Amino acid sequence: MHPLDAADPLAHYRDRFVGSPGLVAYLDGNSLGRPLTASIERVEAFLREEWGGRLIRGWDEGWMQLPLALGDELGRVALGAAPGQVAIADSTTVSLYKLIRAALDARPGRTEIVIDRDNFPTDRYLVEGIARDRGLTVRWVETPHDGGVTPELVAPVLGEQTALLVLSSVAYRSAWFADIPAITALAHDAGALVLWDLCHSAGVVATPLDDWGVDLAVGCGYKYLNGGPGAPAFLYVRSDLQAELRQPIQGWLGSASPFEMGQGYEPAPGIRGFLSGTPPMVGMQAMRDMVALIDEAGLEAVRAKSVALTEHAIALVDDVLPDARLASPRDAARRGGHITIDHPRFAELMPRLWERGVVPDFRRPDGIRLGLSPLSTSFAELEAGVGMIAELLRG
Ligand SMILES: Cc1ncc(COP(=O)(O)O)c(C=O)c1O
Ligand SMILES: Nc1c(O)cccc1C(=O)C[C@H](N)C(=O)O
Repeated sequence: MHPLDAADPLAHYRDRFVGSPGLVAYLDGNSLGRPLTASIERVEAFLREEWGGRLIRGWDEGWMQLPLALGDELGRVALGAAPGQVAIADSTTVSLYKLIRAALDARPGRTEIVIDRDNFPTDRYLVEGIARDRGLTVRWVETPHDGGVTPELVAPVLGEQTALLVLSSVAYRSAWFADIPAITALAHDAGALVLWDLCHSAGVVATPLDDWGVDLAVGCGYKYLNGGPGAPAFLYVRSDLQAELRQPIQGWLGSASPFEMGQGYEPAPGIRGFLSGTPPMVGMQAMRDMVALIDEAGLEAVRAKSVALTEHAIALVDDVLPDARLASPRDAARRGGHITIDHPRFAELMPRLWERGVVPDFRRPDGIRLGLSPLSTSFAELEAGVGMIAELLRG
């Protein structure tokens, strides 16, 4: 056993994940987390006993509560959110759309939305589309290739016209971990709201949302929360904003009394008013197991291992890939759970890495992204993966 794995108090959790035949190194847990074996059993039991056994009665027997119950659990375990502020329902994209629109309506008369140039495409495209529809201006924060949003970069683009900032906690490419409390405070000083995209931090980096005064947040369910491909996302709306904000997809399941089937939409009070249509029950099952596993291991321990993994990854790159350029922060405090390294030959390497069972991600123009999900990734696996990249580059 690799000495770092032998010394790792979380190493044994790796056995709880489903094995993949022929896999040498899975280095993409921040794009799609691996399934837990417990989830196979849970999904099967759900199909047999709850769906098959209870049929439509299931909605009255707990399903209707699951988006908020699991949201509360996720909030407690990973987001520092008190109950009643997190719901699990739509995709990240749809959740972002709902909260961007709701936030803009809460700042009438203001004409600008702020977003950074390297934010994930869905965030940028949504902001551009909504700005176009409403005649608003997009103000861009220009971020460095190996960094991300800082208070210094954000401050000059804020002003009395700023309605909303849409930013990522951890940048999907560089892994830059933003100073969320400082940037949120800056936005509030300008009278604006902030929406944080937590896709690349949820389940791996603590973001105590209540303590940091965050207004709004969304995040993926299928990355470090291991909900499976297409699992629903979560959204967070701070409790004191819930009555003021109106989300635009006025579906019946976000209404105050769906089964009255009445005329006219009246939102349900609280976070339930941010739901729209029927919540995806099967899609939420696997995430329940991962939230429970993070709770068991403790988010602090998960983050400690994540830092150890990314530190080791950087040391390995420095050692065996001297021609590659690190496009992520060297300061662990400003880094999320992955690193990106750039090299002009990385694009051509990708198919050969996959053939050999080494599965990182490729991010344009020439970056290999190593996503290191702490409970399912070993140090030995990381070394094997980086070693294979070095070997193929030499060949
Ligand atoms: C930062 C970030 N935001 C949003 C998304 C998009 O989410 P979805 O495709 O689930 O709507 C992703 C990944 O796909 C992401 O990495
Ligand atoms: N959601 C994805 C998909 O449907 C296919 C392939 C990749 C993804 C991803 O999640 C990409 C990921 N958000 C990223 O940061 O690159």
